[in-house]
Amino acid sequence: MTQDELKQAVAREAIKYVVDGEIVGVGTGSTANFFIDELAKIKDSIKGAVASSEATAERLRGHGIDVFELNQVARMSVYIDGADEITAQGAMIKGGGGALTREKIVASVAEKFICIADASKLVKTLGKFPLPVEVIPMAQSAVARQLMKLNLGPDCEIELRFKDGKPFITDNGCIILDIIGLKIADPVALEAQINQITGVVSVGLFAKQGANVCLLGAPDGVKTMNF
Ligand SMILES: O=C(CO)[C@H](O)[C@H](O)COP(=O)(O)O
Repeated sequence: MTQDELKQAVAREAIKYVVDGEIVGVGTGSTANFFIDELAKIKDSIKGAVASSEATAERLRGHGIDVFELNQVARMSVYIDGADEITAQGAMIKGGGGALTREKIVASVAEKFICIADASKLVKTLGKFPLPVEVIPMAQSAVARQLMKLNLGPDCEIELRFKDGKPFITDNGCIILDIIGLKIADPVALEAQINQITGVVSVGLFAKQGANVCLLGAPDGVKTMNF
């Protein structure tokens, strides 16, 4: 099976978690896109969706699914999204697509975070994938200096994210600093430390509030991990 077929398999499985008549929170990325395509098949049984990025909102609307502003929504049963890395305890690195802040906000309103991922995303220790930090542009250097002071390890480097030769700008008008070369021993503690730096909007560590369920796609089938 290809990686895309594994992503499609978990996306199909995730439909079981969607509650009839409700609004579903939808993540960002290639796995989330497969989920949106599956959601389109049952669009008449849901009220609509809240999107975690402009790209997701556009794909949902393209399928004729109603997109609600989060401010219009008081509760959501589920938020369904991919991850860049996930541990056997449900802690994740997210934000490879740069949507970490909106993902965290929408996930915080949902009762359950259902992570959908192919088996390559399951890791013992988070940090091989660069950890994204969304930052207010004027604070780029100040935040980078504060991150370096955290002594994150001898191999740690901080890089401004670029796209098409220009600094990547998020849907919130901010920049991303990627922390490379981490081995994250205590994800909850690191998430709290980075959140406290002035100028940081959010960090792509989802540890204090990690996944509740992970649907992990492997060639021998989809495994369900409950946390
Ligand atoms: O956090 C994300 C986007 O900001 C994605 O969920 C994460 O990057 C995984 O993406 P993909 O499903 O394409 O592997």
